[in-house]
Amino acid sequence: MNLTVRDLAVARGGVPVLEGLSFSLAPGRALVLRGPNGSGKTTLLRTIAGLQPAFAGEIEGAGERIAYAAHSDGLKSMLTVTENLRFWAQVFAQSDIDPALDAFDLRGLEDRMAGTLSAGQKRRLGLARLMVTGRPVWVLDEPTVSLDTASVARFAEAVRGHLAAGGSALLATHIDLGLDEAEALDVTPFKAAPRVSLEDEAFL
Ligand SMILES: Nc1ncnc2c1ncn2[C@@H]1O[C@H](COP(=O)(O)OP(=O)(O)OP(=O)(O)O)[C@@H](O)[C@H]1O
Repeated sequence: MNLTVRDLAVARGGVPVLEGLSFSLAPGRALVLRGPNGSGKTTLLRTIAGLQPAFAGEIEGAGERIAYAAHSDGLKSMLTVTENLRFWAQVFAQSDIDPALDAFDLRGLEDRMAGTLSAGQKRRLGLARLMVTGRPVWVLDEPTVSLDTASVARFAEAVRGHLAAGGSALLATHIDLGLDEAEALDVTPFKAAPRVSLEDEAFL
């Protein structure tokens, strides 16, 4: 099933930041949102993840099919790495956390409290959570922030594995992950043509 967006408008503080968006994301594919700071990528991803209502338009194939990751949300700082992953696996009725530990190089950190991890390690744990959700559509907001080069490569590999298994991914990132299966969507908001005053025209 595709994730399909039709004529979608998303808003922050009641003001639309992006309008007229339409796309369809098929299993096995990734879509990378490109746009400058403040263009509305986070707002779009939050809307598709169901964290805020759409301002207008339709979203199909989302809801329970989405696993959303942004920053270190959902980390339980007083639980260990293993306990965090087991907790989420239980929430999503999954059991095997080993592939997630391996994919995000969390071996050796299993018994550390999540709250004591470094920024990049926390990010790896947050991303590892995706793998224990069993959900087909990964929605990722700047997933590589705080990650070193090796971790970015591991993350790209995890996304590739997810796509190869029939999953899909929608992500906002400024980094080229080298995903052959990825397409890009430019979400630069429509900018009105600059207004030229009569005084300005005298200088044209
Ligand atoms: N709580 C808020 N109330 C009003 N406007 C907001 C609020 N939060 C964000 N905005 C504005 O909404 C617009 C879209 O923000 P958003 O975070 O979606 O952009 P982004 O493309 O993800 O940016 P970045 O690349 O910097 O992360 C920005 O102009 C931002 O300043």
